[in-house]
Amino acid sequence: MSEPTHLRVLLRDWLYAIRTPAALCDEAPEPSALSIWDPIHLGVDEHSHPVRVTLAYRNMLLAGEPGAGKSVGLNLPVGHAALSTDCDLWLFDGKLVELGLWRTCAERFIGPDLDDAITACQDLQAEMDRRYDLLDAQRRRKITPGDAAHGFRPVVGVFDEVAYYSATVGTKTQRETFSVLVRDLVARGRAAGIIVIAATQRPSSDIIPTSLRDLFGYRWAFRCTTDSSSDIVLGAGWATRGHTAAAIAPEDKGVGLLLAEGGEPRRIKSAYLSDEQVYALADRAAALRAGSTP
Ligand SMILES: Nc1ncnc2c1ncn2[C@@H]1O[C@H](COP(=O)(O)OP(=O)(O)OP(=O)(O)O)[C@@H](O)[C@H]1O
Repeated sequence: MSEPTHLRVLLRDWLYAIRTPAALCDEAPEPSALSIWDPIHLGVDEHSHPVRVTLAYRNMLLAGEPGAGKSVGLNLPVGHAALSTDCDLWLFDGKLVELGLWRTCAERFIGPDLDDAITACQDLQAEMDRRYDLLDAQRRRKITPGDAAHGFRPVVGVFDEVAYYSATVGTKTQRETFSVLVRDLVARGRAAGIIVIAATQRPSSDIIPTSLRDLFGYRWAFRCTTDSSSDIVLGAGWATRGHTAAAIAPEDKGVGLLLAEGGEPRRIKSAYLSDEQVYALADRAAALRAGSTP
């Protein structure tokens, strides 16, 4: 899709959500889905420039102290994925209410049961291996947009809050099994079209070990309490170079540092969607996925 066309579609879809139903009836916008291969709007940088990232072949980590704005930030890639009828959405939410708003758009919705989460991760892992076998047989390295027609749809797996499954509930063995599965999905999933988005309010080394953190191409640190917890999200050494999420004021909700592969952390303010807007988007996405628009 060309840039102007893409922008028009993106704007129309997001604007659709923030208009009243009456205005929508008046304007009757042409319904259209997004694509997971298109850039995702996250917010604006310090110069008010839009910040967009492409999730295909990437994973995203969001972390920060409670109330810093992770859930609002998480709704942006989840919303884009939900509106993208060329991908599947697998949602893991121990609290049920964070990602629950998108439940009607999800192929799989996993609640607080750790065994369910493990089973879903195993299913995703099996799907990943199946895709690699097929890619190998076709002498190819990765799935591409054209593969959707052959059943290779990207799968976006979203975990909120990942520490709930990896460090809070269940037995030690179950938690370790879950952690190993998630690590494998993050490490090997990208070329097979498995995209992992994980959020946590516990930016500590036991929840985000360096070897796992380094597998996330996008790391989004919302306000953290210390330089070291900010470094756990972004990578060692960024705080001493002046990039620390501990410097974000507590009242700056939705402000975070975004590290995209190869760059420096950028201070950005996430776009904001109210619950009402999220529900409107989720309804629209569910209808698009069902083949009809509201
Ligand atoms: N981009 C934003 N613009 C304006 N307000 C925001 C923004 N992001 C977050 N907020 C405000 O901050 C509050 C907390 O945000 P959010 O629920 O996303 O935090 P959180 O980090 O997910 O918290 P928790 O870890 O406790 O779930 C929101 O209810 C909202 O009022």
